[in-house]
Amino acid sequence: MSETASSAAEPRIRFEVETTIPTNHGDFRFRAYTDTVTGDVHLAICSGVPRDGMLVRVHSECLTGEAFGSMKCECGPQLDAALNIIQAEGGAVLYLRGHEGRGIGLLNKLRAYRLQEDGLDTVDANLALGLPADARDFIGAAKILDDLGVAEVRLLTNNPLKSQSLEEHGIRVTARVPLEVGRNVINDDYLRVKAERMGHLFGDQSS
Ligand SMILES: Nc1nc2c(ncn2[C@@H]2O[C@H](COP(=O)(O)OP(=O)(O)OP(=O)(O)O)[C@@H](O)[C@H]2O)c(=O)[nH]1
Ligand SMILES: [Zn+2]
Repeated sequence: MSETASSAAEPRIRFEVETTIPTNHGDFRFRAYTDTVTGDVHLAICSGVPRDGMLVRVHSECLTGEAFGSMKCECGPQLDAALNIIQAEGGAVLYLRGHEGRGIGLLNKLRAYRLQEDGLDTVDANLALGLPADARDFIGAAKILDDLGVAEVRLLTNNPLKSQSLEEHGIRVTARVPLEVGRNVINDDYLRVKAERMGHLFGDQSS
């Protein structure tokens, strides 16, 4: 695990600083990394000593869901639940900036929300903007795990493609642990579309 900021031949992520932050979910070590390609600052929010087999949540930034309690998605409740579980069990939340709106950014996500007001679903709204339904990559997350000395994880997600993407970048995902929280009357349809069009697994499909 890097212990000092380094400027050696630039790898994809650069460790910057580590500090403890007490939160409503308990104390965590926050480790900050700069993505040297995008400039985004990602966080590894760690409880306990990182180790192979630990529980990991790879979480995409969602300002509307996490800071403002938007009911259009379930990101806020998922982040809260992940922090609680990882505080209890040990592990890490990798909080990926630059993943806002599945990688299209805040402004385009709000444009997509505007189109959703006219009846487009979460996939078609992105496509109507000329953008991919999902523009994220998970190489930064894999490189942060490398830095933590972790090659094998149990992943908290409902999205099997996230496990697949980590595996493609050299991280072994030994189990997918469902994270089904935050369903409400407003996002029920949105979650159905994620299951039908984006491969997310909920409820009975989950096992
Ligand atoms: N473009 C777009 N992005 C959205 C929308 N709703 C949520 N998001 C973004 O989606 C990202 C989270 O992705 P999700 O598809 O909800 O879930 P996931 O990360 O693939 O899978 P889980 O690990 O199960 O949470 C966050 O960055 C949100 O800002 C939407 O309607 N349109
Ligand atoms: Zn969200």
